Amino acid sequence: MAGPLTILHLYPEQMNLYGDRGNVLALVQRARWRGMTAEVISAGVGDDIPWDRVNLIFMGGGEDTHQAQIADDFLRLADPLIDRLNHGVPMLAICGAYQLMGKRYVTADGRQLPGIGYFDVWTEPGTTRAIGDVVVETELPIVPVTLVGFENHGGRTHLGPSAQPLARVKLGQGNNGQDGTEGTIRGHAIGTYLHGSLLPKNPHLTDLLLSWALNTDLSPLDSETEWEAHRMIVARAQNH
Ligand SMILES: NC(=O)CC[C@H](N)C(=O)O
Repeated sequence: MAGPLTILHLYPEQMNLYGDRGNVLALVQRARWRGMTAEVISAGVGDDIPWDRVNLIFMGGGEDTHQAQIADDFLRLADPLIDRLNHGVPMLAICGAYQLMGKRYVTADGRQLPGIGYFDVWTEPGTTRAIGDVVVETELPIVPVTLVGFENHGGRTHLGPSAQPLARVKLGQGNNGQDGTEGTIRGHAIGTYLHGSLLPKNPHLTDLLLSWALNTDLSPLDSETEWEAHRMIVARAQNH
């Protein structure tokens, strides 16, 4: 049997907005429902990380002040983290984490935080916050191609020449409200503005991350409740 699943949850204390921790719960639960062992390693500022045990990495969003608290420590992790990503370990980085996976993030008050530069993206402040339900269509190998979530960010993210968008915006703002892109993907690392929590109502994305982490096809699960939530967000967004 595949597994165990060992998720590294980075900075859960500072980086956990709008239910982001629910992504970790969804990953663990869908692995356990399939009879696998699942473990979560939480790592904060200054902690040692057993990188060779980790097969999936998660980091959630955060307010500017919290991003500033962890940005230097995140740089400390850059080399081993990028090494794992280059070996195909999947990562989901939401909002504030997505911004710090890029080259730089300029906060609302003009402070420049360095990113680890794994994604060829950079983020600068907008004049308003982008807030609301989001519906996008991704080119990831999942059916349906729809992803749903909730965004709340001041930053506007721009894709550099080597960055591939995660998805095209159908409803909402996405990366910058202008070029129609949402998030980015490099290898098995996904950066996205979608909170929500994202994974509980996008079970196809959850299973894609699990299959990458465990390097195996997964047995199907009854996900009717999850799809009901997914469809509800699509309907609500269309009515706005
Ligand atoms: N939701 C978030 O993670 C916010 C990220 C960042 N502080 C911004 O406002 O753009």
